[in-house]
Amino acid sequence: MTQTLSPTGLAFRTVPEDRLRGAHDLFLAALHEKPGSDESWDVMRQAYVADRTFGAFDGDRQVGTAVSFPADLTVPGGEMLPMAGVTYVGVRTDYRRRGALTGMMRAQLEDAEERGEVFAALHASEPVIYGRFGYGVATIARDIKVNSKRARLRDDVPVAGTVRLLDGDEVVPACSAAYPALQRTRAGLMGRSEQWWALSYHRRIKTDHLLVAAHFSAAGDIDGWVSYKPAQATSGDVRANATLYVLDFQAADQGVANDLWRHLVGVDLIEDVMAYFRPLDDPIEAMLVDAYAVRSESEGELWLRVVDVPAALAARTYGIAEPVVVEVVDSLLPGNSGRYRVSPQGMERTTDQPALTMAADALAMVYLGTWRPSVLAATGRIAVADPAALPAADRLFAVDQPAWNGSLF
Ligand SMILES: CC(=O)SCCNC(=O)CCNC(=O)[C@H](O)C(C)(C)COP(=O)(O)OP(=O)(O)OC[C@H]1O[C@@H](n2cnc3c(N)ncnc32)[C@H](O)[C@@H]1OP(=O)(O)O
Repeated sequence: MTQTLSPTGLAFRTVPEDRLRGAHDLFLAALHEKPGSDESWDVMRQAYVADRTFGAFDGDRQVGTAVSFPADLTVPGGEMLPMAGVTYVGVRTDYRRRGALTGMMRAQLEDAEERGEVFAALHASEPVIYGRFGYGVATIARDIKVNSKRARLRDDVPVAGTVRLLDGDEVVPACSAAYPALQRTRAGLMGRSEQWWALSYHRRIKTDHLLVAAHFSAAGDIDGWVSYKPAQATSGDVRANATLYVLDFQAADQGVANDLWRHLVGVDLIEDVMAYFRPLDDPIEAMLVDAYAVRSESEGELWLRVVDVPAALAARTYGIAEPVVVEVVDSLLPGNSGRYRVSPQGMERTTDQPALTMAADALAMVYLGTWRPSVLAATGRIAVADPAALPAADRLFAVDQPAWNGSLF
């Protein structure tokens, strides 16, 4: 248990096992939800890994909570590095804007550093919260709405395999066994623990009528799936306006994705298919006879915090370009501050003058290739001592496919 005190007298320490349910209810209250039932806590407690929940305390009263769990993140080039998945963050309404979150974030990041985790990552409820702690938007996703009545796949979209609905008790064993091979396919994807599957699938299959359609290759292996939930229009009339909400869409390659989209837009008595958080390069418009059946908007998906800058920069691959010296300034985790020469051969620390200087949040934005350094420089997030280095930095950090996280947590 670590304990630090804030100027406002709040203390920050890990929450003991017997107070985790209270911590979870505090989080629910922060989202304006009522306390969980005994039954829901039996499921939710699996999200709480021992010694990974930090609380803000006023004396003995817990007033804030922040959870993390161990996972790993695929970086450009395919290596997977340890990551703290941050979730269930909330502060009591009567204790807000007194540094409760700030203290918990500091304690949590120091904890991740001590555990040897290279990243922390989260999905943010509001974009204004986490930048100050060195998190940056590291993947951008598209929310795609397809009008099923207008949508028909072009005849020349190839067929790669077959799609079959899985029985409820087949889903977790089959999909969790198939997922690790998929995680290698794109930067930004993360490992899914047993707890992740329990919370995201077991619970929803039982209580939410979640359906899972799996894709089988010619060899009979599962190489992708979609999970979805039909929601009837409020009238209850099956002919009116039902929407298919797609909660998870994984595919080993575009051939598999073609078949899964064909399945989704082919479900009858559906007005719209609403697929949240698809990769930016999902080519659905190119697959349809009527591309205007699609409406989409993009939004920030994964917020990344580089906890161990040398390890992160050393692990990813880089494009072909002249070396660039980058200075990172990290006031929260000062061990990261320093100068790094980045080249196609990798990264080395240096004392040379930097061409570019960036804070931790800007590094997170360029690290997975989502934002070009020249764009962040032009918009004031990166300081430039040598403008000639910008095209080289763009090529070094570029990736072939847009990074994508694809897992809700
Ligand atoms: C990963 C996830 O779980 S996402 C879910 C996050 N949780 C929620 O959205 C639940 C509802 N909100 C909350 O519980 C709280 O408002 C929190 C957790 C977002 C913020 O907690 P607080 O203890 O109030 O934050 P804290 O006092 O440490 O604020 C630090 C700074 O961030 C700013 N800040 C914090 N939250 C917000 C916000 N929602 N909007 C604008 N500014 C904010 C504060 O003004 C403060 O700025 P300053 O340093 O310039 O004074």
